[in-house]
Amino acid sequence: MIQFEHVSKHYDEGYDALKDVSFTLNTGELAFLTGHSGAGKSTLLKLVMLMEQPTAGHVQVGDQILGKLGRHDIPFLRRSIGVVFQNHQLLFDRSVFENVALPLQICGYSPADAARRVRAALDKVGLLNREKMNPRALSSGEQQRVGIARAIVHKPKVLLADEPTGNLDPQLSEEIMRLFEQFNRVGTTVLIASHDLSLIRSMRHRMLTLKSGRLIADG
Ligand SMILES: Nc1ncnc2c1ncn2[C@@H]1O[C@H](COP(=O)(O)OP(=O)(O)OP(=O)(O)O)[C@@H](O)[C@H]1O
Repeated sequence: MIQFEHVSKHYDEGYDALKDVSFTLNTGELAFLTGHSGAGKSTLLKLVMLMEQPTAGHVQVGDQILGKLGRHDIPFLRRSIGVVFQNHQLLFDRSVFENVALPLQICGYSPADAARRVRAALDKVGLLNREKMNPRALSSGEQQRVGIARAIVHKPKVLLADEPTGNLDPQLSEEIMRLFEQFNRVGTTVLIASHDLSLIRSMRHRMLTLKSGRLIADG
């Protein structure tokens, strides 16, 4: 569950990136977050990951009110969240397998347990036969799927994506969005920032629309 209660975010440089935003995304729900460039989509996702702090209001993820978390609680929060970025941020000096294994190494999984989970994640995104390859040798759609495998390998309760289809053609974009739907079907709460309106309208999910930092539509 993700809950925003009267959340505002003012950057020191003078921008009000979010203004009095309130909504609840229930456990197991999938929603798209849309709006023009600069509307505040990335800022909203950063508040959920605690990469930024709100200037006013409260953000809650599961039963955690983020403003009340101590420094030591933050790694635990981050482990319950998976994040997919537009430019997937893969490491090109490591194999596909090693890229997906990274979050598990950070969490201290044993190599055998990590290997089992990495293969399960690669299987879910249809890339099991690519594990030894360097991600540079993959197509951009495949690279994005490696990024998704890395985001879900630790079975997060919440999956966030920031313009995950930004560089992809319409067919690959739809395939990526269908993958998110699959994770949602097994109970993951999913929030996807995208300005690909024609694609997200066709998918008929809840749509949160930001305009200049305000939530102007929810439905
Ligand atoms: N670290 C920052 N410091 C100062 N201003 C920022 C910072 N990050 C974002 N902003 C400003 O906050 C506003 C919202 O930006 P944000 O990146 O959240 O929008 P967005 O909807 O994700 O845009 P895009 O679709 O272009 O990525 C913009 O005016 C932006 O310039």
